[in-house]
Amino acid sequence: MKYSHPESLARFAVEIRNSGYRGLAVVHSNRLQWLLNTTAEVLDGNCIAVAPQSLAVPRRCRPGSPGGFERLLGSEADYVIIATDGLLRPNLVAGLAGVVSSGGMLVIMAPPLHEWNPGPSGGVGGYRRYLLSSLREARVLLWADADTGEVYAYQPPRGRAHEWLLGPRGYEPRFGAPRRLLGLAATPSQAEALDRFSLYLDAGYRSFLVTGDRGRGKSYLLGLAVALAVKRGAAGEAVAVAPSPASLASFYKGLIRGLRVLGLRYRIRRVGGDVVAVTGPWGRIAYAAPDDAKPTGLLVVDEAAAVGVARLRRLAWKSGRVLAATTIHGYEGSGRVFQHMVEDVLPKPLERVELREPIRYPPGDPLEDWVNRVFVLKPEPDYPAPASVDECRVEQLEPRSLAEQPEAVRRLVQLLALAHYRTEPDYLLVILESRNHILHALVCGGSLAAAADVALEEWGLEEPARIALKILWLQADSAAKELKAARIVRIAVHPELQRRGLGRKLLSAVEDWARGKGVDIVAALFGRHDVIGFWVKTGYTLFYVSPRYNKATGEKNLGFAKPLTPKGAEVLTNASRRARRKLVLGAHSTYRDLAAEKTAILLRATQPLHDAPIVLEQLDHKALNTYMEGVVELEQVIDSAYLATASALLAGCEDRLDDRSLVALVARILQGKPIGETAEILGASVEEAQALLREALKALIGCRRSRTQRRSP
Ligand SMILES: CC(=O)SCCNC(=O)CCNC(=O)[C@H](O)C(C)(C)COP(=O)(O)OP(=O)(O)OC[C@H]1O[C@@H](n2cnc3c(N)ncnc32)[C@H](O)[C@@H]1OP(=O)(O)O
Ligand SMILES: Nc1ncnc2c1ncn2[C@@H]1O[C@H](COP(=O)(O)OP(=O)(O)OP(=O)(O)O)[C@@H](O)[C@H]1O
Repeated sequence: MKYSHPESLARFAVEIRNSGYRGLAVVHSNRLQWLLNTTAEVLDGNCIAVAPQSLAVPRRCRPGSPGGFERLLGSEADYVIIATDGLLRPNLVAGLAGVVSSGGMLVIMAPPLHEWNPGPSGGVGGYRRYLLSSLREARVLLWADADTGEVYAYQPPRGRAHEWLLGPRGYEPRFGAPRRLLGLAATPSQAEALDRFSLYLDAGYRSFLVTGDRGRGKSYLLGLAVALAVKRGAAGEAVAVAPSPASLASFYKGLIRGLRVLGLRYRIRRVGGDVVAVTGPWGRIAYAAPDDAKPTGLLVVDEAAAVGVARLRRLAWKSGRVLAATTIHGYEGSGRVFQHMVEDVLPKPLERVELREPIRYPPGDPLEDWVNRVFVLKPEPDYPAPASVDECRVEQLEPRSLAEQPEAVRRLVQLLALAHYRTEPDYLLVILESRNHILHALVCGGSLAAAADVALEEWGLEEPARIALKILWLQADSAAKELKAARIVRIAVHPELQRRGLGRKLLSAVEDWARGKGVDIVAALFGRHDVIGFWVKTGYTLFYVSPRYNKATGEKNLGFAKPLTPKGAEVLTNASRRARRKLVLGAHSTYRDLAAEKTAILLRATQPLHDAPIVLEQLDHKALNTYMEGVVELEQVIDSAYLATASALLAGCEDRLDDRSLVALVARILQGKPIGETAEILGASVEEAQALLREALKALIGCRRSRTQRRSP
């Protein structure tokens, strides 16, 4: 078969249209402008074309730029054309594929195959290999060269998506949602979710979370739900938070249709064509950007990932009710890790619903399957764990040869996705193209059990490729500039094999490998506080606690490291002392919102200072003695108690205290929490907490006078 442009492409489009499914076409040519113009002419339907500035998008298609494609994600088109003269970012393909509607096609236009590099310039070329070897996995595909007529692959659609009809398909209400509103649902799971929302309103729940992959009708459902809230008098002055008014288009569509069928009066306010508020005698549903949003009676968050966990927590806790949606699998790459974080921060009681069926195209759609596989949009390990972990070995994987085995790449991404709240498709570029990232795999019985993504850092590299060194430098001194570091970007063990020593085994193999490369220090920066214990148990020292919250995770990022050389040890000791100073002296301000239990754990993971910069006067000793003897209460000598605690904890005296005593001192004296709250944290009565504090201070004061030795990191 010979490819003749544009007729062959037009024929393929008709085949796809008749099937009701969606397909992929990849066409190469030296004449991209001609390819773009002729394609736009023959495709029958609406189109979006994303192209670099050097190409003019034909008038027939809605234009978009590779850097601004996110603006197009709420829309829909029969044909989405991506024209590129080189780079084809995974995020771009995965994101725009979701915009193609049923019976439509994603068309990629690129330079001739032999000269096309879809990866970034300066990369090692692994992504090109990976993408090209993955293309044939598309079940509906036309891949050809328009200049030579050569066809690389032709896989027409098989069968037709007959039974696929939009609607609630016989869903019977169980929880009291009005039938006429349920009739607007596009899928049974959307109808059920709406029905459950009715129960939520009646039961007085605080939060309602809608989860689902892209294009499942989450935003539209939020709109229908808010219409129901209006009907029940529960909306008032509601706020809908999203990155832009355009991204709320589907929400407002659902809201307006819902209000209409419920017979409620409304007025629409638009700015630049986008709806920004719907008002009525019942109140108002207004758009707010994430930075401007204020807590309110009913808070609607259209995409939690766009708002971030920290901001979501702040807004949600002060709002009456929260209605939020989060994309589990989509190009946003939020994933299950993020979903659990969102669930954690939303006020309880919480009702959660999942929308399953796609709306823009039928279930089992070949394009969706291909995008999910190739760009690993379902990043949870779906392969069985090795049956035995007796015979394992660690391998370093070279990106170019790794790229030849697409399945291996996907397993690695699935595993490494566990170590991060968000894994975007672009992460493929990091592991397949970076010169300074090396993947380490722990393979047991031929199967992948654990993996680590390790970046080699040197001062000469551009940021962010030397982020650990930069923080060490800021925390310690210029000696950090002389170091070579290995940063564990991500490390993860198959979920079925965790806590069996494999993480430790892999980490120690990475350290050995790093030693061989002349590395001075191995570091890890992360925002997942549930794994602090792993780093402490494997001998890592804390050298950094971010003063700010990570917007996405809502946690303060931490830095842990282990030195491999004396030079590394010296820098780490200095940086870690700095971290201790900040934790102790900033406990009442910057770090006051860290739980006292966590501050206590982190303190134990830092290095003590030789000479604590706090001197107690004779008067302080006298005051403390009267407190120890029970003559006065802590509150009467709080100034001296603060100086004594800070000074002793700077010097590393916490090793004289058990965990509860340390937590008590941190909460009451360093953080300044009231005694009642301190007692609550300890799970003790106020009297018990007071006694514990007195004993703890007694132990510290003795230590402060005698301590001189230093720990080795
Ligand atoms: C830079 C980053 O990537 S941070 C993110 C880390 N990765 C993740 O969160 C992904 C999900 N988690 C995992 O994949 C794994 O649990 C890892 C990588 C954190 C640890 O690997 P595992 O094989 O489970 O740990 P391993 O069994 O080797 O444990 C070593 C020690 O750490 C302790 N430990 C491990 N995980 C934890 C934890 N979450 N909390 C407290 N202690 C822990 C173990 O008890 C053990 O201590 P012990 O030897 O005194 O008994
Ligand atoms: N019940 C419905 N009736 C009519 N159209 C609907 C309905 N539900 C969703 N849609 C349409 O289906 C498309 C996808 O819905 P929506 O935008 O709500 O999905 P989403 O899950 O928020 O995903 P995405 O992030 O991909 O937009 C939109 O064009 C929306 O207008």
